[in-house]
Amino acid sequence: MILVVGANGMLGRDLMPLLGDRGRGVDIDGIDITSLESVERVLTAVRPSVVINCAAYTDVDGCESNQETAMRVNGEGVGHLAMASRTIGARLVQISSDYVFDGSKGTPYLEDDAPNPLSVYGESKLAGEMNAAVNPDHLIVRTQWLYGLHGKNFVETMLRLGSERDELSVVDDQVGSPTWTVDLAHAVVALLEKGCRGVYHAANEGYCSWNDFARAIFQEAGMAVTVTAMTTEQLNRPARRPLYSTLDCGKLARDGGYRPQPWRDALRSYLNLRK
Ligand SMILES: NC(=O)C1=CN([C@@H]2O[C@H](COP(=O)(O)OP(=O)(O)OC[C@H]3O[C@@H](n4cnc5c(N)ncnc54)[C@H](OP(=O)(O)O)[C@@H]3O)[C@@H](O)[C@H]2O)C=CC1
Ligand SMILES: Cc1cn([C@H]2C[C@H](O)[C@@H](COP(=O)(O)OP(=O)(O)O[C@H]3O[C@@H](C)C(=O)[C@@H](O)[C@H]3O)O2)c(=O)[nH]c1=O
Repeated sequence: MILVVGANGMLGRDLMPLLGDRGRGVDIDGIDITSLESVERVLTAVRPSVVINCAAYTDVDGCESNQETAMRVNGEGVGHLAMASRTIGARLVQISSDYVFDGSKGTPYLEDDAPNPLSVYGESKLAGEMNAAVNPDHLIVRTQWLYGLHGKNFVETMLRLGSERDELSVVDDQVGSPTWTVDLAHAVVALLEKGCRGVYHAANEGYCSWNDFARAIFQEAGMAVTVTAMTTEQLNRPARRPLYSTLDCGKLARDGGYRPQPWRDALRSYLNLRK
């Protein structure tokens, strides 16, 4: 049996249906990953063969002012899951982020490129990766720029702001790969089914800037919104973000036999589904 921790989150909600009878979900009302006692209680009661951790503190700017919470949830929490899953002989799957990189590479990041987070969120996710390795039977899946039906995300923010205004300003100097949670969920299942361990990158194919992404959202949604460009420096958000964080997903295709669809096709599918 596969236990999904953070099952009510954006990724968790899209992962659960793919697991069918094999899956069981738990979220903050049933487990608090910041408490080792809570994690041990749930894992020893459920005795899963695989634990997939989708739980996290994902407010990137919020992490800057709540550093302790970020490290407790995204760092120590994963350590608790690693210890408890190792004790019961279960594999741990940890979802991580492109924000562990500093964005200075200029070509797509490989799994063994050196991380160098720029933000508290990125640091806490890197701590989570290191803590996941306390269980030797672990799989770390780094992804990026997620959107899905069941959580706050950039697509929903754009659609909301676009319904209120005729013009929006969006950064054009940060590049990455928008990724649909449904496609990520398929990637995780593919890696699990092939028995893959270690670090993998999983994102929709191709890349763009947030500005390109915003334009594509309005084009595909048939909304007449003008998207103007601004720089990250002008926007001046609390958290620093990598300027280039495209993930090379070749290892996922080779070992997992899964190639996520191009980001624009995924966006179209998502917008059709949410109608
Ligand atoms: N969103 C994105 O763009 C990206 C996300 N990721 C990673 O992917 C994973 C899934 O992200 P996403 O689906 O967006 O996350 P969400 O924020 O949508 O969901 C996270 C879930 O974890 C729960 N949670 C928070 N704290 C705890 C805790 N202490 N114990 C148990 N559960 C807790 C949340 O509950 P509550 O809502 O009540 O706080 C929520 O249900 C995360 O690891 C994230 O870091 C990686 C790259 C991009
Ligand atoms: C809403 C808005 C955002 N932006 C910018 C801010 C930021 O640089 C970029 C994206 O903004 P968001 O706050 O939606 O995204 P952000 O929180 O940076 O998204 C990240 O979340 C975490 C959890 C991850 O792991 C990352 O992979 C990534 O998906 O767009 C604008 O330029 N104009 C706008 O109107």
